[in-house]
Amino acid sequence: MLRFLTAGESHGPCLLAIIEGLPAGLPLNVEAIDRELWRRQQGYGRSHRMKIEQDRVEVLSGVIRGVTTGAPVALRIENRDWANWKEKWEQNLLEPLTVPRPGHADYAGMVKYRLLDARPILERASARETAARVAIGAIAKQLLAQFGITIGSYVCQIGSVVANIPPHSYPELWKAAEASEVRCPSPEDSERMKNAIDEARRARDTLGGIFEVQALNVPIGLGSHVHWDRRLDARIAAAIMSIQAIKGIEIGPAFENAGLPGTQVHDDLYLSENQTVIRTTNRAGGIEGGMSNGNPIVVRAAMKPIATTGTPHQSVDIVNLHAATPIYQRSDICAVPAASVIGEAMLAWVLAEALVEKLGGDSLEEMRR
Ligand SMILES: Cc1cc2nc3c(=O)[nH]c(=O)nc-3n(C[C@H](O)[C@H](O)[C@H](O)COP(=O)(O)O)c2cc1C
Ligand SMILES: C=C(O[C@@H]1CC(C(=O)O)=C[C@@H](OP(=O)(O)O)[C@H]1O)C(=O)O
Repeated sequence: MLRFLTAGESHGPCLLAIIEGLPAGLPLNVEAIDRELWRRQQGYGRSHRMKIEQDRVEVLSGVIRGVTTGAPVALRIENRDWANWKEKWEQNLLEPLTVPRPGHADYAGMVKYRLLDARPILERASARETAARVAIGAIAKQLLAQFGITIGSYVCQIGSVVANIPPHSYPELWKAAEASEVRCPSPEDSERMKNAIDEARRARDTLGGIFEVQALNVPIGLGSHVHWDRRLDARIAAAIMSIQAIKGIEIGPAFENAGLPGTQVHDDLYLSENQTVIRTTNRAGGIEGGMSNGNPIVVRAAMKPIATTGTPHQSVDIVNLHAATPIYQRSDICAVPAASVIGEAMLAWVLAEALVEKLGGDSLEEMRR
């Protein structure tokens, strides 16, 4: 069984992760983990914080001479911003945040944990934590790659700008997305998206959007139809929805399918010349009956606009009980491109978990067998 835990505050010293259940004998490429961390930090519309951080992973255990041993793998990522907060934290110089930001975790967290300061809540609710998840996902990707499974993503929509995705193969679309500052494979739409982000910045507002993640070469039969919590689509949905600000998910074009008759939706099966079963469409998004069906797994996710807006929302001072507006320090305008990289990490994790379950074994060699 594969599992992980993360720890760490957004403005504390570091993020930590422990992965348990990785097979022994997996060669780990640390530079490739750092490359994924770098990808998560890109994207037009992020705040000054991304200029402060330069995420790098330290692998602290479970790997000897570059190869996993089967022991827990511990990871650490430094928060460079800690240097700017250390003294304020240690000498108790931070004013309490008593006015919760609508859309963030502040209000529900303050009430739940009986706090008169939102800081302890925002420190852990923050998507800074996803740096740890992307490092974990990078390791899951390396395990999947041993079995030929690859994962990529791109952004389909930012604010009201909907991209016209060119009819190319996924690897080509992924390559085009890497070259775009908003991770959109259409260069014209990338410019429109950047303009929309600039406009939101000028209006002291924020934007959300939609991204799509795909997994290729997934064998038939990951997940299972037999019980609710073994269904692959359910597990992917939970993992993607666990990303901060993700509020909707579909497998394939599910919401479009809902409005069409069945004859136009379900992917017909054909016998190829060499007697294998093939399909020419993938409207199911690669999953039927809670199991991978051999087609690319296609996951689409909706991200709400960033909660911290330069134009203040109406709120309440929880301590002094009067109408008030939250303090604005800094914030991302749009983080959909980063979220699409985090989506890749979470999809990689769920597929790695399901692959380890299906193949069993304590080492890569046994998994291969
Ligand atoms: C990559 C990324 C960056 C984010 N940056 C910000 C930000 O700068 N300001 C903000 O208010 N919310 C930001 N968010 C969203 C909040 O973390 C999120 O809305 C909050 O934790 C509440 O959780 P919920 O939206 O899932 O309910 C970001 C989310 C992601 C995935
Ligand atoms: C630090 C990251 O994202 C942060 C996520 C975040 C939030 O509220 O979720 C708020 C911002 O942090 P700060 O308040 O320090 O500017 C983002 O920069 C990161 O992605 O590494």
